[in-house]
Amino acid sequence: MSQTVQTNGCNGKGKARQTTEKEMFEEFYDMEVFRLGEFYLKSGQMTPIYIDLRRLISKPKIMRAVAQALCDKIQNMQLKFDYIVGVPYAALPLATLVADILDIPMLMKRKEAKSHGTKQLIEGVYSKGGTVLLVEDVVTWGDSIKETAQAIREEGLLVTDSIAILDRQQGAKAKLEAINVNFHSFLTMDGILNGLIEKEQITKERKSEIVEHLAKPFTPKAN
Ligand SMILES: O=P(O)(O)OC[C@H]1O[C@H](OP(=O)(O)OP(=O)(O)O)[C@H](O)[C@@H]1O
Repeated sequence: MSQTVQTNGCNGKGKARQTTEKEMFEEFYDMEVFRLGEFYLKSGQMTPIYIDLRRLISKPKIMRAVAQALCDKIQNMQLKFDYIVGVPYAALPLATLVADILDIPMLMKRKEAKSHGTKQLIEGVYSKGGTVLLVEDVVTWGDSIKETAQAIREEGLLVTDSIAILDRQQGAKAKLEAINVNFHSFLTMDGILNGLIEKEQITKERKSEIVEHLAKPFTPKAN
């Protein structure tokens, strides 16, 4: 049932030049997406760098270019899937654009089922046995993707791949592979920190300190 996405440049309008990691970094840098300081993640972990990708919703053209870049990567990897699901909630606008560009149906997974209406946790029209591609904005521990994949699998759907704009490189890839979900990302924390060195926002020594901090053992708080 699953189809390989086969479009010409993903947008059906001819093969356009694909956005590079450096170009995306530059756009995000100009948008002040990279915040240095003391921030706390969903897990409760303190981080000296916060990647504020929520700012993308204020820049529709850039959001669209980011979605296109993910589509190009999806096409280059020849991923096979029947539905797209954004990991709630921040990734929903991005997933919607990806679904639109690829012309693939979208499903929506709620964080909590409603007690009224259809009471469904997964919204949209689907056939059991179909394959879902998960779309995420930023991934830290991978718990949000894992939770979403599990809920989708409980509905009789399959999840083989997930894709995010950014991997904070804190162990999500291995964690997701352990539950048979391949994980792909466009940007990595390493690439961002190198970009911030080039911009003279941090030194090489500060990069090492940040990497060391993020690699420290940490037990995420229970959801
Ligand atoms: O890999 P993880 O450790 O799970 O962390 C990443 C998740 O954290 C953020 O969402 P958040 O939980 O803040 O919720 P929101 O999307 O509803 O804002 C982000 O948008 C990811 O979904």
